[in-house]
Amino acid sequence: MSVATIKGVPVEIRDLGISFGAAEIVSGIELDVQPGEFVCLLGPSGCGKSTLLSSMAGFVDPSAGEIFCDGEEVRGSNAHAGMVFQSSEALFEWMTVSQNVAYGPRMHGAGKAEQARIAAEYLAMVGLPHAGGKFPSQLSGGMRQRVQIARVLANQPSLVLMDEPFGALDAQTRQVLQIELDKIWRHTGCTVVFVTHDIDEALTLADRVVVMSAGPRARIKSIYEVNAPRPRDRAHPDVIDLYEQLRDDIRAEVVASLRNQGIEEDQL
Ligand SMILES: Nc1ncnc2c1ncn2[C@@H]1O[C@H](COP(=O)(O)OP(=O)(O)OP(=O)(O)O)[C@@H](O)[C@H]1O
Repeated sequence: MSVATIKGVPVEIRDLGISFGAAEIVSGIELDVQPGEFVCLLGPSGCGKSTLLSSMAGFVDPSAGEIFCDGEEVRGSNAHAGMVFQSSEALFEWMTVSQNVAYGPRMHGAGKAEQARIAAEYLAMVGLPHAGGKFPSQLSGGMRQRVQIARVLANQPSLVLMDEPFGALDAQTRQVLQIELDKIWRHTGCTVVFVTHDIDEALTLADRVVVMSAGPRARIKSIYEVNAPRPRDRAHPDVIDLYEQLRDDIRAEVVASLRNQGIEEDQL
């Protein structure tokens, strides 16, 4: 892999609250993400994981508290951040794969030769060295997600925000992409915050797993350090132990979330 390394930035979240109208989605969020760290966010559906991630990108304004990225308060779009979404609909269907990947550098003034070099470099990094001339519609779901990741990384973000990027993929493709993402992250050095519903995925990727409580007014409930060596072996005793703790922790929040919606546990 001949990709340039990126210096990951720290993120500090202080007493963050986010409301949409009268609905208080998250409240009192305190989180420090270290430079180059890989943090996974887990929690019941609808608790506000995507909202919290979007606030780090500057797409959603806090109603209380602050977010600092590399020491600067995030106000409006966060120039350090790149965002990868679950759906690869974000790709430009009318552009080739290479043009998609080189889009950011082109917008920043890269010439044709530089665009071609960048596209080739990042497509090789995500395992698609021969797909540059194709259009997104000619690719499988897994390949489209690889292109989305390459397009974001081609901008050399020092903070990569990933919102269930593998959530729509089949189990095998998902596992392959997790292993590749782990390698890419270790190689580039960027800070990653990754939203997922999948405990196995979090334990494959994260340095720390952050569990959010049920909403409304969701908070950070618990934080787990994953110290097992990389690449992670799911049969490692620490991973098995953490899996069980996380499963019980999240289950309690899912039940609380359903109760908050008027559904009792014996109805589940
Ligand atoms: N732009 C918006 N305007 C109003 N409400 C919103 C907006 N975005 C999100 N919400 C609400 O905020 C709450 C949290 O949504 P969010 O998507 O952040 O949760 P999540 O934990 O990521 O959910 P999931 O795990 O199901 O993807 C939900 O009740 C959602 O309806």
